[in-house]
Amino acid sequence: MSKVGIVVFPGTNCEHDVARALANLGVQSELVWHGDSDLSSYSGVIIPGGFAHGDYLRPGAIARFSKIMSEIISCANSGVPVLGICNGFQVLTEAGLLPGALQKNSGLRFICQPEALEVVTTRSITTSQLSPGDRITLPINHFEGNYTCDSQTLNLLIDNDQIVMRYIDNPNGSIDNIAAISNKGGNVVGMMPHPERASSALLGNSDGLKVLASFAASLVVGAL
Ligand SMILES: NC(=O)CC[C@H](N)C(=O)O
Repeated sequence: MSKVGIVVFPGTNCEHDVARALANLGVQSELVWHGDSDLSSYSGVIIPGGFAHGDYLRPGAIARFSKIMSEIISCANSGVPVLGICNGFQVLTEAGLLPGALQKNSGLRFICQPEALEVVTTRSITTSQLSPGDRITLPINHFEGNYTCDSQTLNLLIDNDQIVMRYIDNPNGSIDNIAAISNKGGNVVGMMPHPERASSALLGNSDGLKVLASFAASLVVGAL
């Protein structure tokens, strides 16, 4: 049975929420400490949200030097599904697995609120169970969620169908309303919104289940 490795840094705080949401979908997971160096028993990897190393220097800037990162990079390069949620997205850009960077929100305020999103492509590990143009609402919770990149990179993201989700009402100043992107292969995704925080009726919103169910479906080898 496929199992997901959930990577934990000092300061990560969404690992149990992600594990619970996956368990509700029947997906097994285990927490993996950032000092570990073996992800061979997992068919997918999630870097959850939080404040790895207290967001010192820049979010993700220290985490990307962790021992586990070289293993995450080889997973990503061999097609294993790798999902970075919020702080996880920041780690993935710092590690160079996704282009661009997350800078401070344009309003210089921490934002914690539900946000309406539009699904742009289904060619990613987080949207295969949705349709282009679908609208979902997921919570955001960040100070540095303002996605930026140069115009050449933006054109490549558009041309290669790497923009996964856009905000309907851009809350943080992200270029081209970008809320989530993938690598060229679609097996590495970074998203600022938190699907695990919208994964049951008890939480008031289960739109995130479609995102996590897509991720679960991608664990089957060759699904993408
Ligand atoms: N929820 C989170 O993952 C927090 C994200 C991040 N460290 C920020 O505030 O920008």
